[in-house]
Amino acid sequence: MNYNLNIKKGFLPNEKVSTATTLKRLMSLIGIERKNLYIAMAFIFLNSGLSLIGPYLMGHAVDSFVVTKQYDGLIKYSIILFCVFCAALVSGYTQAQLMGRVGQRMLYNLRNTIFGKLQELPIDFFNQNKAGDLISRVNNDTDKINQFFSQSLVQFMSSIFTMLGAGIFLLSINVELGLAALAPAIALLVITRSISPWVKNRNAKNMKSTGSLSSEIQESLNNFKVIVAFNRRDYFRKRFDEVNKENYQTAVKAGIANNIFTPVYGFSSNVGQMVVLAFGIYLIAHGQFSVGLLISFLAYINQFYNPLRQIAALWANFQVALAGWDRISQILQMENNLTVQESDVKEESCCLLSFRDVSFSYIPGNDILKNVSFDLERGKTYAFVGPTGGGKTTTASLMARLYDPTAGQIILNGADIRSLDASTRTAKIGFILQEPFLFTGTLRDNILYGNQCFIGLSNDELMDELKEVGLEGLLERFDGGLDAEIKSSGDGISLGQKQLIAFIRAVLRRPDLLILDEATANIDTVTEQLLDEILKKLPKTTTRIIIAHRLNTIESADEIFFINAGAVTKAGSMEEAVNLLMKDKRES
Ligand SMILES: Nc1ncnc2c1ncn2[C@@H]1O[C@H](COP(=O)(O)OP(=O)(O)OP(=O)(O)O)[C@@H](O)[C@H]1O
Repeated sequence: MNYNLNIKKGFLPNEKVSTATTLKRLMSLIGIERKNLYIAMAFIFLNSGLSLIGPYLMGHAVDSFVVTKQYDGLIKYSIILFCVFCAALVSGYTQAQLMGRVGQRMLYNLRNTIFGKLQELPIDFFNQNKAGDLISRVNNDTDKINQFFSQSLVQFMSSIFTMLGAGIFLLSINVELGLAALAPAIALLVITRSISPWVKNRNAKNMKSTGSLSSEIQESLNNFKVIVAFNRRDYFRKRFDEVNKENYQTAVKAGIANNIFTPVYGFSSNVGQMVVLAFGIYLIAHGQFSVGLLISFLAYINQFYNPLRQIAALWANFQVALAGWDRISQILQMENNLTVQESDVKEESCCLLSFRDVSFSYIPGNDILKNVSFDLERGKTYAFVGPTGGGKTTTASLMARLYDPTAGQIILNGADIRSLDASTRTAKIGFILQEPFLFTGTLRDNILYGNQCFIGLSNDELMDELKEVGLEGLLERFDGGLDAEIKSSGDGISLGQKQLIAFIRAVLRRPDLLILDEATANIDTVTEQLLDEILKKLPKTTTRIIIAHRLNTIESADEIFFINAGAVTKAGSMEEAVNLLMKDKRES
């Protein structure tokens, strides 16, 4: 399945999705903060209304009291105006507080949702997308949306309300003058509509290159030891410089696009004001307009065009947020294709696991396994051997349903593996990967990872459990025993020790099927014998699969399978397996 975010059809960065659709999707994430958003909107509305009353009152005061020299009403109007300003202050503060909270809550929800989605997606998704780019989407792109919601949206909404209100006042004072004042704004609307997709696209390109930059940093930091060992610092510096340069260039282009609104809006505001002033003076000269009304009118023109200038800057922020949201919704719309499916297979069998005509390919048309069939009985030990890249890990991954076969069926415990839910399936399988996964914490934390049923045990009780499966001897390889500190990167402990932790973790759960993929490649022979003893102590029904290149590791196997060129064949004895390997080497 195609999970590549950068080439997935229907999710291209420059794909046209209407602003209304994008906003609708975005609003669905506000969740419980929706109520606060509406309250904040009401305050924004109130605040804009209050700031609109001011000029009207002032114009009225000039015409009623100043022009007619009746100053007694002025004090009353001043008090009313002061109260209006105080109410505007309170509503302004409340709206900012509420919107700040909505923005933060939205960021929190958005990051949780996107991280939750990442947890749901299959391994194929992570094979096809770079971790650095995903991190950038979770961190950087969500923050762009938050910035818009918590900082810009308040100004955006209040600017729109103020503008609309001022527009209504302008038209109601004098229709002709009002229309003349609003004409440049209509031209602006058309311009904005036509250049917005271009602005959004430039921002999307910039975010994509920020993702590439993040991937580059992640890759070089992960491989720093190799970079130093091979003295390839210059090579990585050059690679970084290239991606950094691309990021710089896309940022400059996005900046140019974002800044285009401000001067254009400024220009049309000035034209609007000029038109009103000229036309207004003309009307006064012909006795069709009063000075007080012109003062109110000019104030409303300001109230109309100042927010419009602000919207110019905010509109750019809005396009950045929309571009970020597009990149995030690409992930949110991904579906895990490894769903639990109905199955009519229900059989009693001595086999724990069977492959029936299984084919598999990572890339369509390039089969790694072709029509493979074999059975694994309960309680037996199997060895998978074969040349590098022959398909051993792939076969084991299919057993743990890390991928689904492209054709055929895998039967686990008499049921199609696709019909088992994740917890039932994983409880039956212990998988030790070639590269063990560790996280920051103690040895105990790392052992209990995936063994939830032991979490409530004290260290002594856990030791008893470990003794029961013969694992306690392995703890001696760690200073501090169960409390030994482990770092996520595994720095500070050897590769062999990492493999021991993975071994303890997988064996402690006493799985029905234990898969060891090169799990002892870095372990000394004495410890390896100890591991052999532990494996023998596992319940009689546990089936073991050992994938190994070292032939001594597979000596104890009941049966050996040779995996290469899409086929899985029974090798019978160890001698036969060695012959097959030698033959394969000669042929290649
Ligand atoms: N994620 C992937 N995407 C595309 N091809 C892959 C992927 N993982 C493995 N392959 C390819 O599938 C083939 C089988 O790989 P696999 O890891 O199963 O071999 P293996 O026998 O376990 O090798 P080794 O002994 O080196 O561990 C190889 O040609 C490999 O390049």
